Amino acid sequence: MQPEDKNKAPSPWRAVGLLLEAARPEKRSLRWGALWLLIAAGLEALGPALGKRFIDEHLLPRQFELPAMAALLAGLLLCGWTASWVRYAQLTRMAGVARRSVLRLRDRVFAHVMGLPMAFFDRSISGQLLSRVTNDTEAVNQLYRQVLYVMLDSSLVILGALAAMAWLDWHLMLIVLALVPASVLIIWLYQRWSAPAVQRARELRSDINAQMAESLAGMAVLQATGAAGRFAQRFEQTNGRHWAARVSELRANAWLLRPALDLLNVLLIITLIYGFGQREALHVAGLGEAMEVGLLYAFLSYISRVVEPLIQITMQFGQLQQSMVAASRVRALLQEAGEASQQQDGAHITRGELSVQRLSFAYKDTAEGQPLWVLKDLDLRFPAGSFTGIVGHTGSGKSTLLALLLRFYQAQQGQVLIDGQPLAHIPDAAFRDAVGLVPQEPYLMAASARENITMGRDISEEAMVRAARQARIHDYIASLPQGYDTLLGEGGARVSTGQKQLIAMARALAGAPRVLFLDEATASIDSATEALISEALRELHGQVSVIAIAHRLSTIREADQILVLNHGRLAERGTHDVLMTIEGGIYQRLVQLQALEE
Ligand SMILES: Nc1ncnc2c1ncn2[C@@H]1O[C@H](COP(=O)(O)OP(=O)(O)OP(=O)(O)O)[C@@H](O)[C@H]1O
Repeated sequence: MQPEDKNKAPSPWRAVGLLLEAARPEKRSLRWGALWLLIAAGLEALGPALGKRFIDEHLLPRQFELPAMAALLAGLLLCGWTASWVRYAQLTRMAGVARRSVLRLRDRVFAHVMGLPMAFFDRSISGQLLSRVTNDTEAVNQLYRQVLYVMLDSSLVILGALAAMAWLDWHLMLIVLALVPASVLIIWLYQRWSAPAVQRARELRSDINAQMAESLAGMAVLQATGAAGRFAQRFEQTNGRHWAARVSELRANAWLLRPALDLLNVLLIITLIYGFGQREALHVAGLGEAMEVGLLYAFLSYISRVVEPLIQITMQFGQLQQSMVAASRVRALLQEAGEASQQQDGAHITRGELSVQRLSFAYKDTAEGQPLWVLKDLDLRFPAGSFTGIVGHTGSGKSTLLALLLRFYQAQQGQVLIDGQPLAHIPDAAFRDAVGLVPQEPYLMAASARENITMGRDISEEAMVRAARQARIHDYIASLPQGYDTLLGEGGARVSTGQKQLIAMARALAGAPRVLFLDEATASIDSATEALISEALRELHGQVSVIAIAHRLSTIREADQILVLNHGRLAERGTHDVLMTIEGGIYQRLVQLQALEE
C-alpha cells in the first residue's frame, strides 16, 4: 500500500461486493430477514386502508356497528404493533449478521496482511495499515446494520404504500409517485455536493491514525529532539482539515437534503388537498363522483409512509459513501499480491548448508528503468555447522544479503541453495522450522517470558529451558517473581536491552534451527552480554550454521570465515588472521578504526 494517493478515486461499487461477500455464509438468514420485512411492509400498508373503511363506512354515515368498528380498530392497532415488532426482530438479526461479517472480514484482512512479502511493508505506513484492519472493516457493520437494513425496509414500505394507494385510487397515487423522481434529483445533487467532502474526511481520518501511530512509535526520538511540539502542530492541522471536511459534509446534509425533502412533503400534501377540493367542487356541481374523506385520510397516511422512508434512504447515502470508500481501501489491500507461489516440493533441511550462486538483487529500478543493484554477482558458501561473519561499510548490502537468505525477498538473478535445493522450493513451515533469527532490535511482545520464547510454537518445557540456558538467560528468568510466566511488559519494557537480546537468542534457539542468523545482534549491548552471546555461539559450533552480521568485530573474531562486502560485491574472504594480513584491506581498516574508537 502506497502512502494514500489523494487524487485517485476508488472504485466504490465494485468494493461493495467485498462487503456483501463477507455475509455470504448468512444468505439464508438474510433471505428470511427480507421476507419478514416484506410481511411488515404489507401490514404497514394495510393499516390506513382499515382506517379508511372505519371513516367511510362507519364514522361518516354514522353506522355505529360496534363489533365491526372494534374489529377494524383492533386490526389497525395490531397491524402497526406487529409491523414494529417484526422490524425490531429483523434489526436484531441484521446486527448479528453485521457483527459476524466484520469478524470474518477482519480475520481475512489480517491473515492476508500477515502473508504479504516484506517488500510490501517497506512501502506501507503502519498507521494506515492499522486503520485498514480496524476502522475500515467496521464499515461492514455500518453497511449491514444501517444502510442495507434501512434501505431494504424503507423500499419495501414505499412499495407497499404505493401498491395500496394504487388499489384505492391510482390517479392520486400517480401524484404521489411524482415525488420519487424529484427525490432522486435531490439525492443526486446532494451526492455531487458532499461526495468530495466525504472522501476527504475519510482520507484525513486515516492520516490522523497514521500520525498518531508514527508519533507514539517514535516518542523517545520526538521528545529528545524537541520535535514533539512540531508534531503536535502538524497533527492539529490535519485534525482541523478533517473537521472542516466533516463540516462541509454535514452542511450539505443540513442545507440541502433534509429541508428539500421536507419541502417536497409539504408540497405533496398541499397538492393532494387541492386535488381533493377540486373533486369535491366538481361533485357539488354534479360533474363527478364524491371523494370519500377516508380516502384523504388514507392518502395522507400513505404519504408519510412514502416520504419518511425516502428521507431515511437518502440519509443513508452519506454512510453508504463512507462504507464504499472504506471497502475500496480494504479491497485494494486484499488485492496486494502475496508471495509468488512457487512449487514448494523441496525436502526438509537436515544439514543447514547454504550456498549463494551468481546472486544479484535490486530493491528498485533507476529512473531509466534499470535495476539499481544492491548485491552484485555474489558467489558464497556457508558450510553446515560453520560460523560465518559478514562485515562491510554501511550500505554495503549486509542486511540485504541476510534478507535474501531469510527468503524475505526474491533475487532477480542467481539463486540461493540450502542443502543443495533451491531455497524457494523448501515448504514454508519446513523453512521457518530450520532457521532462527536474532535481529538487531529484539522484538518482545507484551506477554510472559514463556510466550516470548515459544511464540506459540509447539515447543516443550524442556526444549524452552534448554534454549534459555544456551542463551544464558535461564538464571535471570528463573529469578523473576513468576519465573517463565512473568509478564515482560509492552515491548519488553521490564527487561534491559541486553536481556531482551538474550531472550531473542533463546527464542531463535528454541526452534532447534539448522541455521542461525544474527543481524547486528551485539551492536547495542554491553561487553558482558556480548561475551555471553559469543560463549553461546562457541557452543553451537559444529551443530548449527551461524551467519552473523557484526559491526562489533569482536563478535566474529572466531568465525570460520569472514566475508567482507563492498558496494554489494564480495571484496575479501578469510579468517580474522588471514584478513588481517591484507595490507590496506577493508577488514584490516575496519579493525583498526574500531580499536581507535575503543
Ligand atoms: N527496503 C529497502 N528498499 C530500498 N532500498 C533499500 C532497502 N533496504 C536497503 N536499501 C538500500 O540497499 C543498500 C544496502 O543496504 P543494506 O541495509 O543491505 O546495507 P548494510 O550493509 O546492511 O548497511 P548497515 O550496516 O548500515 O545496516 C543501501 O543503499 C540501502 O539504501
